[in-house]
Amino acid sequence: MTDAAGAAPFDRLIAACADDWRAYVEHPFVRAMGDGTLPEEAFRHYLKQDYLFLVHFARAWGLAVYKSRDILELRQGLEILKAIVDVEMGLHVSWCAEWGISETELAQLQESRATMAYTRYVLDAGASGDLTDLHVALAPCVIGYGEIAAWLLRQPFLKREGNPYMRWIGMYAGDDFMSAAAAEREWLNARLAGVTPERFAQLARIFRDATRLEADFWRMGLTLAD
Ligand SMILES: Cc1ncc(C[n+]2csc(CCO)c2C)c(N)n1
Repeated sequence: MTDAAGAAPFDRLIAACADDWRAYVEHPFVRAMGDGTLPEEAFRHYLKQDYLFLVHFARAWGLAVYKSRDILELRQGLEILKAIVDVEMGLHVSWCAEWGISETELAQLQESRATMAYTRYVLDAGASGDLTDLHVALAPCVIGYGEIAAWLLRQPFLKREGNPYMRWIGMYAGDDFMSAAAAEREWLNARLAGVTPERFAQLARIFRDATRLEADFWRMGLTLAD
């Protein structure tokens, strides 16, 4: 789906904050996973905070259920919420275990300020807006990670052999995440088609804010910030 200018509405959201989007997708944390130089301590810090992120991310899909206006929206939100709670959280816990992080440790984590800022921003965008505001706030997460994995796979500096982060990259480049990202893109393109310039500007602000907060999340991992 394209607009008069020939670009799909979601691509216009990215174009409206191209520098911030690039800073997120091509972040030094991402590059260091790609060439295998990311310190394991940084990745562990990221994994721990990402567990807390996922808890709030699940709440955001619960909010999407609440904000639904018809049974289709309700079902969409519920399915994603169930997938996160029943599948992804479990995967994340076993991923953490492989990196030496126990469930007890996860249960006692202190939330970093970057995690708090990002997750509460998304929840507030959804609480004070409608379902479209919420989806736009979630888009850098849902769509961004697939873009990041795909970008890494194209880079000449990517270290494929003996890179401890290769599985992480492969997971997000895999069919499950890629098709979830594609479905989200489609949903957003349909929702954004034909919105007024004022409404588009509002949504572009939310998208930019969330993108910047994703980049801060990477930085938090790199600097071990609490
Ligand atoms: C900070 C942070 N941002 C994005 C993701 C990626 N992510 C989390 S859940 C999900 C799928 C949604 O259905 C995706 C792509 C992450 N793990 N951590």
